[in-house]
Amino acid sequence: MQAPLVITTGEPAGIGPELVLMLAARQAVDWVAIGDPQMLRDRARQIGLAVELLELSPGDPLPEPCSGRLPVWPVALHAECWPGRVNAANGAYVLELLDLAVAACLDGHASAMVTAPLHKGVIREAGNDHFIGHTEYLRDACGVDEVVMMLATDSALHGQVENQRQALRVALATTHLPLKDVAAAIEACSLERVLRILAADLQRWFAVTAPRIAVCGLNPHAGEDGHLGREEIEIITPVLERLRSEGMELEGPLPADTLFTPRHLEGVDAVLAMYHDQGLPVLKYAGFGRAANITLGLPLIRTSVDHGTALDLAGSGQADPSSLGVAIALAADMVGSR
Ligand SMILES: NC(=O)c1ccc[n+]([C@@H]2O[C@H](COP(=O)([O-])OP(=O)(O)OC[C@H]3O[C@@H](n4cnc5c(N)ncnc54)[C@H](O)[C@@H]3O)[C@@H](O)[C@H]2O)c1
Ligand SMILES: N[C@H](C(=O)O)[C@H](O)COP(=O)(O)O
Repeated sequence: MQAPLVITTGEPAGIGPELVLMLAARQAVDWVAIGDPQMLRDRARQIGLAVELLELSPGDPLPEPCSGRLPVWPVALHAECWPGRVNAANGAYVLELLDLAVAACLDGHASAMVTAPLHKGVIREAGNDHFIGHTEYLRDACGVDEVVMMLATDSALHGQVENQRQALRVALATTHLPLKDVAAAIEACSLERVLRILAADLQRWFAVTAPRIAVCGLNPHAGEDGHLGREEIEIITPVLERLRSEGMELEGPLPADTLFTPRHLEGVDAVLAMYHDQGLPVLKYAGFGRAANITLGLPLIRTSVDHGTALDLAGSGQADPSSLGVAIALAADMVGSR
């Protein structure tokens, strides 16, 4: 019997719980949510969904899927919760959801984990000063040195490339850090590790036999021959040359403003952006709501939504669950190809 996929319901005051409930109301689900059952029942009532919760423990078999029923591994909230109003007292609860999912993936009680959004600031306010995001938390929880955040639009995931502008995979050389710290974080050894993980996981999970990766420069016009910054000359180009000599297909460093145009993206399997807001606005413009976030380089399968906690929509029932659906479908595909 295949272990189920698990979905962490994320920040309880955000839209994560209701997105999970919306999917369970619409379709027969063959996965398990992790979260507080009473909070999920309350949220279902608030948004007018009839969803019955079935409380299970890791290792319990899943019943026959049926729409309107949500299997749940229970984890209790630490404090009361109202949609749209974050409470740092529940920060530890959000991390407990992740810890249970990681343990289950590593001990075989889960086949993969999909994460609904959490609120990074609230986890920090709860006293976890070193918390950065799911990506970095999972890296540390799994004891690996480097992971890579990659977001991909649905059309790039499933090979239905109808429009080159919308079929995109964008990976990041650096993840969640203040813009003022980005340049110092572009280091040869981590850039090399990121490119190796990206190429290996494109082969492993996305059936790309010889990945072609386009690499952005850090500075405007890729540094303008050193007149607008020297990271391209001193760090990025030497790394790319070294990896090319091993046979990797790498382009760049290219000016990021024109890299994301159909001509430059033709035949490119993934773009490596140097920082969060160099790459993700383009990806989200191309496919917000139809994209998923994948953490590459982990010893487990983790996918996530392409959006955050949307506190402005929480409890309204107006949030779009499509990206969660894409993230679940992708995780299931990855489990199938493992
Ligand atoms: N995977 C994750 O855990 C994840 C991803 C991104 C952001 N975040 C966190 O979420 C919090 C809020 O971040 P933000 O405000 O930058 O981004 P956000 O994605 O929460 O919201 C940005 C805008 O998009 C809208 N939106 C988001 N998801 C939507 C959906 N499913 N349907 C319809 N509209 C939607 C929101 O209403 C808002 O107008 C932050 O703490 C951030 O770190 C978490
Ligand atoms: N960078 C992601 C995005 O903008 O969608 C997001 O913040 C999620 O990051 P984690 O999965 O590491 O929490």
